[in-house]
Amino acid sequence: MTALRRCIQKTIASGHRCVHATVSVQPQEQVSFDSVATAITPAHRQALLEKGYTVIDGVFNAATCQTFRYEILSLRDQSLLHLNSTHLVKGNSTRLLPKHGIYEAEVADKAIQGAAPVIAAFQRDRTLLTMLSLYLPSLPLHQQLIKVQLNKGDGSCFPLHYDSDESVDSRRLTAILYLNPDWREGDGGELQLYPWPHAPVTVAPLHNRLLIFSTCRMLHRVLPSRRERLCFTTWMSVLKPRAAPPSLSQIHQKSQSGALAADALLAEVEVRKALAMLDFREEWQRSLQQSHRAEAGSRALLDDFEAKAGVMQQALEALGVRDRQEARQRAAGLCMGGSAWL
Ligand SMILES: O=C(O)CCC(=O)C(=O)O
Ligand SMILES: [Fe+2]
Repeated sequence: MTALRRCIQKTIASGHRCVHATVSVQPQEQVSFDSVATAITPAHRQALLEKGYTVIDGVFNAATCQTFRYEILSLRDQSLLHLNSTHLVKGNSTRLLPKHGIYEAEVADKAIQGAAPVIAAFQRDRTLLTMLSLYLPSLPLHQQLIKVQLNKGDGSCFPLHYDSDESVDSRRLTAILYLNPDWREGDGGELQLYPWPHAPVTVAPLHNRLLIFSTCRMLHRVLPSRRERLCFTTWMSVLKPRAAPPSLSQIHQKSQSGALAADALLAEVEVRKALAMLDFREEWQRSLQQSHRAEAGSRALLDDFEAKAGVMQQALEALGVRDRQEARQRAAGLCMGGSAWL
């Protein structure tokens, strides 16, 4: 058994921070991922289960953060970053609509691995994956892929979105490391989380801050940034995904064959997502306009969003969910035991 695993098991058993895996202080800091093992604690596990997200500050040493930043900037200098696009799927065709000022690269790509070797090494490193799997046994994480990102800071942002959907792929946790030593209040570029039924939460993109959240169930956006902003996202996947939660039409069928109690309805992931979409409808529309210029097809995105919101509204009405404020309050009082998020 490796020292790390022994240490992790001790940590889990005692419910305390793991002190054994801390790296000894060296005269000169070197690039290292060891500190990840001690950064995640039972409190972070609890936050992920109860709120769907957690924030961990000071994850890496200064030399490692500096190297991560240097690699992203050198990818930009070598023109290896490309514009991020929203995928607008209509029937069998997909239209790519670029977000202005958001550049990225997938570390799955061999050319990117060669140009960003330390970020590529972190993609191969299994410490974060192992720690999270041990803390969340119902989520045996198996694989991770990294996307690096540079936001130019000319108002560039992301609209409200979920990173994925349980019926689409096996990604379940999103971990974003921010690398912005000069970020100040007023620079914008905060990540806004919408942990419906609870109020939105704003997370500043502070240097060496790791934000982890539920890939399929946490609604989020990036607020317009007025300063160049760097980060990279690690998406962690399970090997054998559980069945995706029932769709709104499946829930409707179930409710036809016997009335579903209000609490059972509000425990359904798709009902919660539909309510969140309608509660943040105007904010969502505005965010689509801010992130995509008119010439890049923002109208098509708005039309698509409005059509979906209309369908959601009808579906909720068919299920008898009409008073959204009451639904939100009721949902906030439900004890979901972690199943709301993971
Ligand atoms: O830049 C960020 O903070 C998050 C970006 C994001 O939401 C995404 O890449 O899906
Ligand atoms: Fe995202």
